Amino acid sequence: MNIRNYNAKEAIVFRKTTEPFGGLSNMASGYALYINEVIIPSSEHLYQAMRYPTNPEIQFEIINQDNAMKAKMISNKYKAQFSRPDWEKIQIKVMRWALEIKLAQNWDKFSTILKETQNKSIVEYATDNKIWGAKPINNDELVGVNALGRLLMELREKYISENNRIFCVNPPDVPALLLYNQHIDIICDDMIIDYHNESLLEDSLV
Ligand SMILES: Nc1nc(O)c(N)c(N[C@@H]2O[C@H](COP(=O)(O)O)[C@@H](O)[C@H]2O)n1
Repeated sequence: MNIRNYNAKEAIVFRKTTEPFGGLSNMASGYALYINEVIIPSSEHLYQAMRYPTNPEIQFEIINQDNAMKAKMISNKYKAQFSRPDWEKIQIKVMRWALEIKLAQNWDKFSTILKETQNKSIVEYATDNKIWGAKPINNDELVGVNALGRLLMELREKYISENNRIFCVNPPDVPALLLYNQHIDIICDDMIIDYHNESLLEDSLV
């Protein structure tokens, strides 16, 4: 992905999870995920766990951290030795997928925040991050790959602008997508589907 420039005054720039658009961050709490009967506290926990498909004990340690920043720190501790070797090639696909699951399983809250970004550029403020965010070069401008912001804009375009509620998420096209030694397949939120079916049934009874 190439480097881009963003006008800081016109973009939605998020940094801390406590800010109004903090829910856009993978570090935000309150956006739990559910995959293969495992509750995963945040998209960051999921993303980091996917680095270690053949090390379920590392995945367990990551997933059981009580906040996302700790999950990232645990992952940092292991990555030099145990990260899957193709991680840099697949990490964007894994992040796109993790964000889709975050949206599918937290539709009301996450779609509302995405809607509130209107059609503005979304930028993760980062001073140290190589690809996920963009850093300020003066008061008006941020520069960086901003991969997270761009994936969020992609998500907004695909599901929010098109008013296209997401119920099921296909796995990314990456080999060995494993959680605790189990393959991860398409993920559908049964409760959401049941609810949707009930509404359809009620509609047909009216
Ligand atoms: N170092 C750091 N501090 C923060 O406050 C952040 N929000 C981030 N960004 C997030 O880090 C995740 C990617 O981690 P890797 O560097 O690929 O291990 C991703 O969720 C970024 O949005 N980083």
